[in-house]
Formats: sequence, C-alpha cells, structure tokens
Amino acid sequence: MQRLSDLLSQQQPGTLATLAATTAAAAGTLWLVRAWSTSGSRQKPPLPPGPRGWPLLGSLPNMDPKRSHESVLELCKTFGPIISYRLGSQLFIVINDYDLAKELLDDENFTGRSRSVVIQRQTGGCGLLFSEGSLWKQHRRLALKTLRDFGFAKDRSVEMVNIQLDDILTDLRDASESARPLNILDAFTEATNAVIATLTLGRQFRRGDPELEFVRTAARRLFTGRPLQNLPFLFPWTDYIVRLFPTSNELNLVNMEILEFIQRQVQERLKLMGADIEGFEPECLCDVYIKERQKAEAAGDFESFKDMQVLRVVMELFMAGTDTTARSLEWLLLYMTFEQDWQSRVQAELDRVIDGERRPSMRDRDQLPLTCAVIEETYRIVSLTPFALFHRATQQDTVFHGYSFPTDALVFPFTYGMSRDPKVWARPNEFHPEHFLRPDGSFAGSGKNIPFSMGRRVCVGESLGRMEVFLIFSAVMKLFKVRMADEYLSKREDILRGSLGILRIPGDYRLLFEAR
Ligand code: HEM
Repeated sequence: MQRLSDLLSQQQPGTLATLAATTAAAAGTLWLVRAWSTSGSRQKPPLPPGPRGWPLLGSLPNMDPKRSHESVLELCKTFGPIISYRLGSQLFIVINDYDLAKELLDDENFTGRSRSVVIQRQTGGCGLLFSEGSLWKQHRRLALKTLRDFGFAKDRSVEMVNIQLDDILTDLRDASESARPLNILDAFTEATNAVIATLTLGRQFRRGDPELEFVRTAARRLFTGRPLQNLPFLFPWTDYIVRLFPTSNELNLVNMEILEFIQRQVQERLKLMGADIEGFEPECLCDVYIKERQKAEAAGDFESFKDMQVLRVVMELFMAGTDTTARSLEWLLLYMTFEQDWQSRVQAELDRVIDGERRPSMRDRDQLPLTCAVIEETYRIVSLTPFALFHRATQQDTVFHGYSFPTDALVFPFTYGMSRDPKVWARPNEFHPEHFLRPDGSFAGSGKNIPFSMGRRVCVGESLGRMEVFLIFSAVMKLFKVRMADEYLSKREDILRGSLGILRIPGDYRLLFEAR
C-alpha cells in the first residue's frame, strides 16, 4: 500500500504556470457564465430564480454563517420551490418541494457529485460519497452487498447494539445515582461507532483506548466543520494559496488525519490476512475490499480497487455510520426533555407493550406506534442534514421544469425546507408527532419525511441508522426519565436552534437522568 502523502500528492499538480493558466481560465469562464446569465440569453432557458447577489461574493453576505439553512428557507419563501444563488463563484440550486425532489433524485442524470477542487483533492474522485458514474455504482453495490452479508441492520447488528446498550445503560445508571448532569453524545458515539467499526474494520475501539478518543474528536471536528468556510469551495482559484498551507484548513486537516488513521487499520487487516489473502475468510468490509483488489489486479484492473478507493470507501462508511446516528439520538433525547408530555406517553406505551426487564426488540416496533411517531417527528423537525448532500446534473444542457441546470451547479434537495412545507405538514414549526399517526392511533409511516434523502443516492445506512435509533431510544426511555439540568431550562430556543456544520448541532446542554 502506498504512503498516504504520496496518494494525496498524486491529486496535486501545480506549478506557477498552471496557477496562472487556471486563474485566467476560471476568470474567463466566470465572465462568460455571468455574461450569459445576466443577458437573458434567448437560446438557453434561464437559471432558476433567486437573489441577484453582490459582485464576486454573490449571496455570501446574506447567509447566516452559522445557520445557512435558515437563510435559504427565507430565500425559498421569496423565490419559490426551485431557486438558484451564487456564493462566491459557486452556483447553487435548491429544490424545496417533495414531488420535484423525488423526480430529480430518481433521475440518473442527477446522480453526479461536485467536481470542486476541494473534493477532488480530498478524494481523487474515489470512494462512494463523492464518486460518480460506473465507479460509484460498482462500489455502492459492493458495499451494500458486503455489509448485508455481515448482518448489516439484521440480527448481527441487533446483537452488537444490545452489547453497546449495556454500556450506555450502565453510564446512565451511574449518572442517575450521582445526579450528575451530562452531555449524552459521547455515550451514543461510542455505541454507534462500535457497530460500524465491527462491520467495516472487524474490531471495536474500547473505552479508554486513545483510538476511540481520536475517532470521537475527529467525528466532532468533521461534522461541526462548515463546508462554506472552505474558501476554495466557493472561490476555486484560492485553492493554490490554501494548498500551500494545507494545515491551515480544518476540514482538509481532519480529512487527512482520518485517512491516515484508516490506512493504519487497513494495514493491520493486511497483516492479519497474511500471505494467503485468497484463502482468508473475510470478517469485515475491509477484508472483502482487500480480496477484491487482489482479484481485480490479477485480471489486469489496477484502477477499480486502487489504494485511495479502498481507503475512501472504508473511511466514508466508518465516519458516516458514527456521528449521524449518534446525533439523531442526541436530538431525540433533547426533544423529550422539552416535550415532557410526549416523553410520558412514550414511556406509558413502552410499559404497556414491553413486560418486565425485557429490552425492546425490532419485533416490538409494530406495537409501538407512538414511539415510532415521536422518532419520525424528531427526524422531521431536526432535519439533521438540511441540504442532504449536493447532487449535480451530469449531462450538458440539462433543463428541469423549464430551468437550466449547468453541470457545475451544486443541486441540493432541501430537506429542511421540505420538512417545514405548510402544504404537507399540519403544524410545520411545532413538535407534533400526530403528523405520523392515523386517527385510529396506528403509525402512518414516514410519508414525505426524507431524513435519509431518497432516490438513487439515498443513504446507504438508512436501515442500520433507523434500527440503532429505535433500539437505543426505546431502551433508554423504558428505564430512565430524562430532563434538562436547571441552568439550561431557559435556553430551549438556543439549544434546539443550534448551529449547522455538516450536520445540525444542538446548543450546549446538560441532561439529568432518573431511573424509573
Ligand atoms: C440517522 C442517521 C443518518 C442520516 C440522517 C443520514 C443521512 C444521509 C443523507 C441525507 C445522505 C445523502 C443522500 C443524497 O445524496 O441525496 C446520506 C448519504 C449516505 N449515507 Fe447516510 N445517514 C445516516 C446514517 C448513515 C449510516 C449509519 C451510514 C453507514 C453505514 C451512512 C452512509 C451513507 C453513505 C455511504 C452515503 C452516500 C450514498 C451515495 O452517495 O450513494 N449513513 N446519508
């Protein structure tokens, strides 16, 4: 396996001449795009409507840097369900209507991802999250099949979650006996990471282990980082300056550190597999990838499973499977502290259905409509990933509902806006689990709620995420009452409004647990 610095430097051409040429080309392209978009070209359909923006900066000064989802919602109220705006020189198109988003996300043409220099440098076009075309299809299929074979979202994962629950419940018992207020995220991160680490790397990072501390901190840095503060993302020509000081950019830095960490893990697996890779019975996704690489190379294919590809797929699943689910659980408990009546109703339902000391299992789900509705409503009102992930039209001259979608525009399904659409939700701005309950009290399903997005690039981990959230939330609710520590009670608005990194992050809080 190549050294990581070599792998990353392969993604970094660059001399002064290239700098000059690229800057000139970027300026020329920008000028042309601007000239075209303001001239009201007769041949091409217009861009979707949106604010005019400032010279060079576009709408950047109008975005709340901590909560761009709120600023974009305001724009949608003015300009409609398909809007466009520029931040720096990057064009964004936002879809804020469920039916339009469904049509777009089901369309093969919109399975592209950003070709931004930042993403290219971090991924080299490899992996699963940011790859496109046949490479993406091949690896999405393989990753899903492999994880399924290892019991992804099935019995084996249920067993793993239950083992993790032992630790969570012990922590909560200790906290409740000592009346110690706590931030619950760490306990949830440890649990969700243990599950995905077993599936991807065949091992777990145990408490007290510095590697677990690294994963926790890295996840926090990665998911609280603001992509919009990554200058070259909005002004590609600044990339040449930023790349001279790679450690000055937090998102680059944390990406490199995680990749190095994953590379060490892959090397451990290689050591364990020994010389007879072919005869080794794979125990996790990483082993399968190492074996597939050997097969591909034997057949003369040195591209599909090159080092960067293997590292990125393992890393992306490992990271995406850790913080997203832990944060969903954190938000659920926060809503339960502020919605005490719903907390009591969930607990009454759990007491009725789950007898004695038994833990809730997936089979109980059908008997727990209210619990399911509370979970679904929390997904809705939080919208953990308000912009899902950016997509891109892969075909030139794409026209969608009368508007031009250039191939370099970043297209977002705006899940935050859709989950607040008054045409769809009776009480869009309130915590109202009845959105997901039929009049007879049965669970109505997710309907138009799309926390995991939808269509061709729908979240790979949806079934695992949903399973973990249901099992952990219901087990905690069965055994503990949760409330906000007194000094945070008056901060409801700040805590629930929080801020936006890659995920929505609540404001600072401390929870108190009391055994039931
Ligand atoms: C509650 C937890 C989670 C939420 C809310 C969530 C949400 C999302 C969203 C909104 C997307 C973007 C889909 C799009 O491009 O339109 C996504 C993609 C993805 N998620 Fe998740 N996710 C969660 C858990 C997980 C887990 C547990 C894993 C790993 C096992 C995972 C792996 C991925 C991957 C690999 C993609 C990229 C799929 C692709 O590009 O084809 N996610 N997720």
